[in-house]
Amino acid sequence: MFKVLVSDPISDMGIQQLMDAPDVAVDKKTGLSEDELVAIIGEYDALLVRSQTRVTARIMEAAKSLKVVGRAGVGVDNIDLQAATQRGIIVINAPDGNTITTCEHTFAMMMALARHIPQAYAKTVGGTWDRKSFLGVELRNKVLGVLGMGRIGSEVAKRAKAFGMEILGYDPFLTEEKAAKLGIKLASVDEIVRNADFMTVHTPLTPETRHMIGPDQFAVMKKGMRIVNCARGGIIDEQALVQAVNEGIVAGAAFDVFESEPPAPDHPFLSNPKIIVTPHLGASTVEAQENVAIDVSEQVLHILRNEPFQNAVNMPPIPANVMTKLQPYFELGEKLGSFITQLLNGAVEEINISFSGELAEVDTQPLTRYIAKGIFGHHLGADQVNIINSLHLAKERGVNIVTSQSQTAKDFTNLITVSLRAKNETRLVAGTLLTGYGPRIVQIDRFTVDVPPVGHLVLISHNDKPGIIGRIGTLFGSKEVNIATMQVGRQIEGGAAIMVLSVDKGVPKELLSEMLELPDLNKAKEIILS
Ligand SMILES: NC(=O)C1=CN([C@@H]2O[C@H](COP(=O)(O)OP(=O)(O)OC[C@H]3O[C@@H](n4cnc5c(N)ncnc54)[C@H](O)[C@@H]3O)[C@@H](O)[C@H]2O)C=CC1
Ligand SMILES: O=C(O)CCC(=O)C(=O)O
Repeated sequence: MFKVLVSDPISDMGIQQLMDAPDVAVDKKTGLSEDELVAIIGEYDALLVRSQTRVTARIMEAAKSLKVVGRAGVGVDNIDLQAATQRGIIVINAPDGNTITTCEHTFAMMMALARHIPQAYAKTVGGTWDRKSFLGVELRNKVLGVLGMGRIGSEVAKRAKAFGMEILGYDPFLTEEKAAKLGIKLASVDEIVRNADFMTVHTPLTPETRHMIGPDQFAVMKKGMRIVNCARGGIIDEQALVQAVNEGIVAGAAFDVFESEPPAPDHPFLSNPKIIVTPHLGASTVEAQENVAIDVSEQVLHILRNEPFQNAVNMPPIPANVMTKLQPYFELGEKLGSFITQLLNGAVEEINISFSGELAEVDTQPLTRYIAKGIFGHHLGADQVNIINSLHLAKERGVNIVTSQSQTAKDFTNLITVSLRAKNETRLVAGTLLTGYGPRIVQIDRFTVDVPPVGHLVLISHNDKPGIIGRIGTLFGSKEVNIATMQVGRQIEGGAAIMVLSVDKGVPKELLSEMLELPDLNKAKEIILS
């Protein structure tokens, strides 16, 4: 008999199939502390949670029989995925079941903002008949900026069209063709910030999306914008938003999610009359809660019964024979994917991967999954992409992956070459595993280099002229950014060249902009590899 613990309020209808299963016993115990969970988790084979239970490494450690953690929803930020993977515990989510509900909540928030509904309600029930203070605006003919055109963002865009809005969308995987199909306009974050009347964010919270709307964006924002966040707290810088509201740049904001939940009683959103809030209710409808509970229960049953399953968000075990041959290349593959996706300008349309030398002798499919994980994980969030779902995510986004194998690997015993094609450019990176030295990037576009793929790198395109290295060194020194290593690659003397610096910490934005003012320096880009 499998034992399943449900530790958050999850729809009874949704988990009915688990309760009816003859080989499963379900216990519902909500509101447990970490200590209480640690004390009992050892007897369970599966744990079902929503977003309240924090499934920590300590809980996983005590979970000697646990095979699966099921998240009835999308975000798995309350689950320590690394600890789960280390212990071979599969984590699954239910990514589709609450899409429409969250999209509808976004609309409810947008309309409540446009017509001051919460404020007007509070005054009316307080006994004041005030019709003057609440002059609203129509949605019709307004520009809506959507940051993150995944499941929820796309549904919001569809509905906004029905309201007669013009939609500007941005997503690293949105091409002009896909945008045209959706009847929206592809735009940059900057264009959205400068032109939208309403803006809504639907991205995961990743190092790249954290504070993607912050002081720099508020400084150039169209005056009177209204902003909605029903995705994750922290995508919009909360302090900067409050300032922008107080300065009249932002006419109103509606937040369902917060950097820390629940927000502290003195959180500035809670006392600002132009900011309306809900307590993370995006997914809270009868239908969505049933959908996600049904989806997650179904997959949990499959896993317990050793049947094929879907929606795993962490790493599955890999057969031992495949592991032995390919495992040393996994890190290199993922890093190459992350590196090249950060280099590419525009939405990726095709991925070409070639495995050469001794890699031509094995089935490299698992390695392809790691490369795709690096490519998609950078934008979709490392916690959302794994080697089970990385190829599926590529397919879902219409990105073709072409792989090839070749016995010869130039001067190396093994070589992985990854190139990404976007509308206006194709970028390439190649890497090898050097015995005794570890992974190395050995080619970037047409230049030969020798760079360990780790930490903070700065890639600079410049003209091969005397003095440039000194000028860059001086500039980094003046900003107290230490250059650990420097690699220069060129094809001919005096021609185009690249420089790859590895630095000890993140590069301030102003340093990148100042660098671009140096003579003979054409482009500079920071690339972060964990
Ligand atoms: N408030 C709530 O109760 C709920 C919140 N959510 C949250 O909503 C968010 C979106 O969920 P889904 O649409 O289901 O996810 P999704 O994975 O389908 O879409 C997210 C999109 O964000 C894009 N993205 C990543 N980095 C970006 C960047 N820098 N700029 C622009 N776009 C970027 C990705 O390419 C992807 O297409 C997630 O954070 C999820 O956790 C989801 C359900 C309920
Ligand atoms: O379970 C909930 O209500 C939270 C939903 C959510 O934020 C998600 O699915 O990402």
